[in-house]
Amino acid sequence: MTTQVQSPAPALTDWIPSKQYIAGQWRDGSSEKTLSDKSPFDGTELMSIRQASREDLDEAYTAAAKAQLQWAAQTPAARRAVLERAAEIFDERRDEIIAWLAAESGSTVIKANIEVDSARAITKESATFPHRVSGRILQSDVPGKESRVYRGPLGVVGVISPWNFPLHLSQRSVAPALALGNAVVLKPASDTPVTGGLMIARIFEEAGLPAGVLSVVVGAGSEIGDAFVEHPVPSFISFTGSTPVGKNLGALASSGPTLKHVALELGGNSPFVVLADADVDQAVKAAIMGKFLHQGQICMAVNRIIVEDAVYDEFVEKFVAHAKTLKSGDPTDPQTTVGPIINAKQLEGLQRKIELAQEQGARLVVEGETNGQVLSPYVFADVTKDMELFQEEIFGPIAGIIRAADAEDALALANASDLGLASSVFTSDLDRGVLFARRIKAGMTHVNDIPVQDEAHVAFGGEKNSGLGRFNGEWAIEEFTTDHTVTLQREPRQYPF
Ligand SMILES: NC(=O)C1=CN([C@@H]2O[C@H](COP(=O)(O)OP(=O)(O)OC[C@H]3O[C@@H](n4cnc5c(N)ncnc54)[C@H](O)[C@@H]3O)[C@@H](O)[C@H]2O)C=CC1
Ligand SMILES: O=C(O)c1ccc(O)c(O)c1
Repeated sequence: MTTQVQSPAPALTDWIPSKQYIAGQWRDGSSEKTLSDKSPFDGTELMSIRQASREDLDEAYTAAAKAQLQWAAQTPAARRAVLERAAEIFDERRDEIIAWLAAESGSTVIKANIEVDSARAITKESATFPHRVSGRILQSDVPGKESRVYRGPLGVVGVISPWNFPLHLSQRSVAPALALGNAVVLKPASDTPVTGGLMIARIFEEAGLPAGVLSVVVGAGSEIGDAFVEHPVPSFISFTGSTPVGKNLGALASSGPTLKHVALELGGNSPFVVLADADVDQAVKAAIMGKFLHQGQICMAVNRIIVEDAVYDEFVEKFVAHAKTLKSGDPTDPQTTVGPIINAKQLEGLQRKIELAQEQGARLVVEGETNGQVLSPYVFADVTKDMELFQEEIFGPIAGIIRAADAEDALALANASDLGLASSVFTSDLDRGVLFARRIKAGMTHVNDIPVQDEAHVAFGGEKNSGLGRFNGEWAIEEFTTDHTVTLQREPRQYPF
């Protein structure tokens, strides 16, 4: 179901307070700093909020530790009911959520609908988790002993999310963690405090989640970031964001005063391989969608289009023709494919990438333009693996097309990155496609489809510097619970001394 953005968009503030959500209370943060939450498309101020301080963060974690005990003790049915109600609220407030995603994150109508569907799906999937957790009873070689392995919640989970799919990338950690009996403190990205956090707080508050089980602290990564990880309460940190920040956070989680588990979902550099026997027309359509959805600001986005020589010229010609038809501009216009870049810093970085690609000799075949925060598509052909456009994550509406001599060369090019999140391969021979896919060093490879894929019951995650751990389904149950082995000695055990 695709929901259009109402015009004018529904009132954006009568549902969500311009406050922190700490220990069940909506209140101002106590930092000196105030965050002005603005639309990336036209700069309209959507909300102004006093940022959270380290003291606010401590209050959130302390309340979470206390509330978690009662929450974990609730029956699975009681926890399932809260998650089911939250999913219903996604349906009831769909228009408002879509409007907020368009206004705050520059999401087009197409992308906002995909995101709401994804966040709702992981909420529904998480509602099944309370009844899916099981332990094990094991026989022992010690006479009279029985060994039991109980699987239960971790305790308090800290979640840090990025600005690109803010609602879903928070919810895919928050919902499983809550469903499995944990409490959560969530820090959204500063560009998306509402869709990345406060909206989720409001949904769970309405769904009946007990006070303190979820807190949302809106604060600068520079002010509370390290403290968020080092605080003694959380036993697990789920981070989604850039590889540099993620690797630093992972180091902090193991070097700080108390050791913590981490789940790191980091950067991507997705290869999109088109083999000589591919359906080129279908491959072009997929490459366009996988490259330009959300202006390319997706960790799974097509980053390197690697085309076997035999079909290279045909692919370039058809890709260029399709790219030129894309509409850039107002994300609330249903016809818009390419909306605004999230902030000036990201836009400047993309403009630098364009300059560097030309300096390094890539052939410009579609020349876009900058209009405010909107960057219309740029396409470069004849990209080589020594170019920055090949080596680095683009995270914008810039496409690079690389020629491969043959299938083996295409595979080598696909694996020529320290990142390994998502990937695609197009071929008319499905068995060949699966064999090729399994030789790509990545967490996920899609045969004859875009690399931007995420189903709530299917493992999601990366290899190499794209992260640690997996999300969704059974993999989320594993991530957000832990084992406690208990043995039972039914008769006195004899010891040698
Ligand atoms: N693998 C995945 O599933 C995803 C990866 N990403 C990656 O994230 C990047 C873009 O998102 P951004 O928000 O710009 O990434 P970022 O790494 O700058 O920020 C991500 C989050 O970390 C917070 N943060 C920043 N410094 C911190 C610190 N010192 N301590 C604690 N938290 C800190 C930010 O406030 C934000 O909430 C891209 O590299 C993209 O590939 C984005 C979405 C999903
Ligand atoms: O990393 C991302 O950008 C991203 C986007 C959408 C998803 O469903 C997801 O799991 C990750």
